[in-house]
Amino acid sequence: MTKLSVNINKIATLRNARGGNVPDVIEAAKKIESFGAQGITVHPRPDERHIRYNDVRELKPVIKTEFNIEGKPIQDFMNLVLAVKPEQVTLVPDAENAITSNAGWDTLKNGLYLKEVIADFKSHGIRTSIFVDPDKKMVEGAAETGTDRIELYTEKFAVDYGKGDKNAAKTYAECAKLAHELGLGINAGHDLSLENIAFFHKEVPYLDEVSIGHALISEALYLGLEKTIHQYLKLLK
Ligand SMILES: CC(=O)[C@@H](O)[C@H](O)COP(=O)(O)O
Ligand SMILES: NCC(=O)COP(=O)(O)O
Repeated sequence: MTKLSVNINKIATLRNARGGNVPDVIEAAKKIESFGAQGITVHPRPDERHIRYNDVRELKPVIKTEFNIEGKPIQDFMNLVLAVKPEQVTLVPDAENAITSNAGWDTLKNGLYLKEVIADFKSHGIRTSIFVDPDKKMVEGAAETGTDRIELYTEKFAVDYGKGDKNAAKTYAECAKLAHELGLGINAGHDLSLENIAFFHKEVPYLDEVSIGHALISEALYLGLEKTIHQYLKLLK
């Protein structure tokens, strides 16, 4: 079974549009868990335009499943994660001024840096994951850092699948097999949706977890959160 971790950044983005506390991200996280999701993901960015650092602190005592914090390991982010101690931290090389995550790490160029950061998180008992493009060299570089897992960046898959490419998941499946051989756990995320998740799940082996936000919260506008989450859970069995 592949676990579903729901990224609640979009709920915070909606709240931030008005400056009050509607919708309430804490209540949303509780509901999402009660509907069966096996994890909550947040991605605090330095400008806090989506989820805020304080949301992350307030979510910790509320979350009963797995808490996954994603982000670029700048000092403020490191301090936050080490104070909150989630089950998992996912390192993402957020580019300046990008609307959302737009690339995985170059694990060869940044290998030594990632190794140090990962050792720090692991020494505090936090499972680590590194966001990577579906590139075998990047998977090999990730394994060298000592990380527990990788997260495969699935935007390219989503685009190719949307164009009808039957081989859209091929490189992802190859990278997952290699990662498994190298002893790494495998997560995946970005632009996964009710439309493409069944195909990805069928084609890519050893998938431990997917984190899904943008499409899932959008689909919930039509279907409701409970029904949307149940549909994902069915497709991830
Ligand atoms: C790491 C990743 O793939 C992102 O999808 C991200 O976590 C989404 O964050 P935003 O909702 O802030 O774009
Ligand atoms: N790690 C990916 C994630 O958390 C959600 O990405 P998206 O579904 O919002 O594109």
